[in-house]
Amino acid sequence: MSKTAYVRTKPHLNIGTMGHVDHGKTTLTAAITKVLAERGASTFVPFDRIDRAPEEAARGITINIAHVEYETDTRHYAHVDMPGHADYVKNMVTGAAQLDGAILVVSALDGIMPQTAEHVLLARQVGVDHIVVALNKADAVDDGEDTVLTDLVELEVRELLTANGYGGDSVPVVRVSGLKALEGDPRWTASIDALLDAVDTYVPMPERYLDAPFLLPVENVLTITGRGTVVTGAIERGTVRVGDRIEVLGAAVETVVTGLETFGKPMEEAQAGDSVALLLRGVPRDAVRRGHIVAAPGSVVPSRRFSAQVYVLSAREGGRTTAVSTGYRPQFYIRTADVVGDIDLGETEIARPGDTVTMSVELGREVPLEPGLGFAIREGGRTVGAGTVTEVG
Ligand SMILES: Nc1nc2c(ncn2[C@@H]2O[C@H](COP(=O)(O)OP(=O)(O)OP(=O)(O)O)[C@@H](O)[C@H]2O)c(=O)[nH]1
Ligand SMILES: [Mg+2]
Repeated sequence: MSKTAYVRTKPHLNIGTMGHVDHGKTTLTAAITKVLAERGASTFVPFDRIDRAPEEAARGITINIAHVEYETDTRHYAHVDMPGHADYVKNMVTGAAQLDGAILVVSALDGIMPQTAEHVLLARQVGVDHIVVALNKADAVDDGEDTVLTDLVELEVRELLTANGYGGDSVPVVRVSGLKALEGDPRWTASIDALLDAVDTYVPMPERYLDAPFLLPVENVLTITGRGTVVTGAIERGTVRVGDRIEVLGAAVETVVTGLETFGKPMEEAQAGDSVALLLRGVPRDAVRRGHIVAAPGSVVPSRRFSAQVYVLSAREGGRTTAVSTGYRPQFYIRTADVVGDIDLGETEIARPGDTVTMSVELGREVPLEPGLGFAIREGGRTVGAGTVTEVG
């Protein structure tokens, strides 16, 4: 193999686009790669490559999140483009769990829509601390009175962010056109530069837990013919090197890492925050699944019971119209795992849409849990709650 090794020259951050269906997330993602490719350090990824991850087309595996990489002058980014449709929110949840910052895409033509609000809420819940707003399609509302409308949309977005604890007054809101930038219109490629500058300066470099034992939630599993089984995902904490022993929780497998790559480039050592593919020795393809955890052997003890604080989404946010009560059995989306769980609301007994409640949960199987871990609760294709683990056991 003569692949060029990954060289870590700049700090690495994970970022992503989120927002309502059709507001232009994928177009903007393509535009960002195009503008940066012209600056020199990145590769242009066209719209149809992002909208359809090759694995998805070729293998029929549901990936639903496309990863691209790019570099600004000061940073290396892995960017996930999150689908807007409500059915795919679970992917946003699991992808967002690893985001250091997000670009909220809001169409200046349409303003805030239900999934805009839902995504902001979920981002808060899974611990995304910094959002930059791309007020997209600004080309289509460019003249005269229409800037008044755009000003109103901006105001509305800032209010939404403030209501969700993001300090909407200080969040950068950049008027862009992904579509016109993709077409090479200089006015709008400049808008993408401005957006990237806002991301570079507003989203701080997060603290990485490099000294903690290695942990990676499995996002996807692939087979490389003749080489073996590969798991992919973003490293939550610690570091990993080729030759390290690891265990796969959920699969009860202990083995050795025999290969390590990021975006197709081999690396010697990967660290917290990196999106990687790990080649595992002697592991059958069907032994490992999305939702399993790869970790340093013996470093985590999975559990089934926990207490949590949970916000029950209102109908306006895409949630339920009726209350939930003890005995309710929805799906819990924890890291990349999707596990059924029984809830016990104790003396509160019922939780109405819009309420924040404490609950005890007993999961259908053990997963690694810890206080502060965010999760989503889903039922029949929609998100009904967003919570944080307060106590394990
Ligand atoms: N006028 C204008 N149209 C745009 C712009 N960006 C995207 N569009 C159009 O809006 C539509 C949706 O764009 P996408 O990029 O697919 O939107 P998305 O948010 O990724 O959509 P989903 O992934 O389905 O949620 C397409 O027809 C785009 O051409 C823009 O800046 N200006
Ligand atoms: Mg899209």
